[in-house]
Amino acid sequence: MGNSKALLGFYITIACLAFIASKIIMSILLYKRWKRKHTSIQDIDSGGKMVMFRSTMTNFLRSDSFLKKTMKLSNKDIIGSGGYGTVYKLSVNDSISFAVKRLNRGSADRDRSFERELEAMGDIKHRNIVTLHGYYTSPHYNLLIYELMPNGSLDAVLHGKSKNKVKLDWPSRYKIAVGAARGILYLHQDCIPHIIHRDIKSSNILLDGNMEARVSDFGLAALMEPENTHVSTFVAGTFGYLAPEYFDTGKATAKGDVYSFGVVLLELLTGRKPMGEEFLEEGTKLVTWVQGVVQEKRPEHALDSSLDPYPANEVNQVLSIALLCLEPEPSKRPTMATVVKMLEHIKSEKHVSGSSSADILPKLCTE
Ligand SMILES: Nc1ncnc2c1ncn2[C@@H]1O[C@H](COP(=O)(O)OP(=O)(O)OP(=O)(O)O)[C@@H](O)[C@H]1O
Repeated sequence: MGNSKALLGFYITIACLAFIASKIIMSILLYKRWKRKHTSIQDIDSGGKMVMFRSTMTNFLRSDSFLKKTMKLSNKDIIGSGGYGTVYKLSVNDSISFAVKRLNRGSADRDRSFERELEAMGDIKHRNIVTLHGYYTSPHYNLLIYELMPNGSLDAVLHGKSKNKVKLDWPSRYKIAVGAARGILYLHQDCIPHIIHRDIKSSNILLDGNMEARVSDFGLAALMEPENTHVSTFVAGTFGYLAPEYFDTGKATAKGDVYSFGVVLLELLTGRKPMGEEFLEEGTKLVTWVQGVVQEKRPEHALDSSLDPYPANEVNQVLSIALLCLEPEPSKRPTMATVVKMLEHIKSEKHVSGSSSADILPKLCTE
């Protein structure tokens, strides 16, 4: 009896030791993995911490001099500002630059989940998404370090705020529409957990050196929620882009992103702002105005005159897709997967004999 008790005690001790050892090994492995993926540096002076995700862009950076450069950013480096803070250009050398977004709230009122969110955002890599390269947290403010998009935002290019204004012809607009749709689809479908952007708009669609669309600010609305509760009732989003149901429910959904994307498509087609002054004077907005013009069977009246000449077939199909995205009833809107298929089909159909967009649009929309 005494022997079996001692044996049981022995086994329990072994099991406990094995459990503790496995926990220690797991922690070491996780730390090693984290170290492989990140460079972290403490800023003694400000009590802040900078974390850079390792990549071909950041591998060669000397973290201490990069941190110094970041701390020296000033008003002359500002390239934009928005609801969450100010964006600065940080040039490391002639060929490498970053966009640094300073968030006005500091980490004093945040917990470790804020950093976990940022690390998850750093794992998101897609050709149509702006890469997050790192972050800096301190008690008074936080910095997000992004890939710099040399051609600025779609909003600036379309609505004339861009310094190096580029004329957007139809092929460029179509390419931006498809790229942005693929980026949003990636967030909705391929990210685990799935990400609802909540603030799709032309100023959050940035343009890289090849005028390829890159979706930015993903995950930021949730990150900036008071107490970061992830209950999607915080009013995020921008008037003119918000789906009608959002005003009743306050709930962010993937179909809400589809609606906002529909507004961006209208901006690409019409060259007008969602809440342009011309609409406000008449008590309307871009979406209602375009829907009215289409009902009156004169859609060409809505199109951007600077598009002329344009391939009417392609433009009409993109307009049809935009109107589907803007259906007031969320269940009637297509998913982003369907939107991407429909947009891609516009170009591919030329090579597919016997099918027309008239066939594909209704078919895809019933999915
Ligand atoms: N990665 C980037 N590369 C180049 N320019 C950028 C980058 N991120 C932001 N910008 C510029 O800074 C501007 C402000 O960006 P920000 O995301 O802070 O605000 P916003 O999208 O205009 O508005 P909101 O904060 O309400 O979403 C953008 O319109 C864009 O011109």
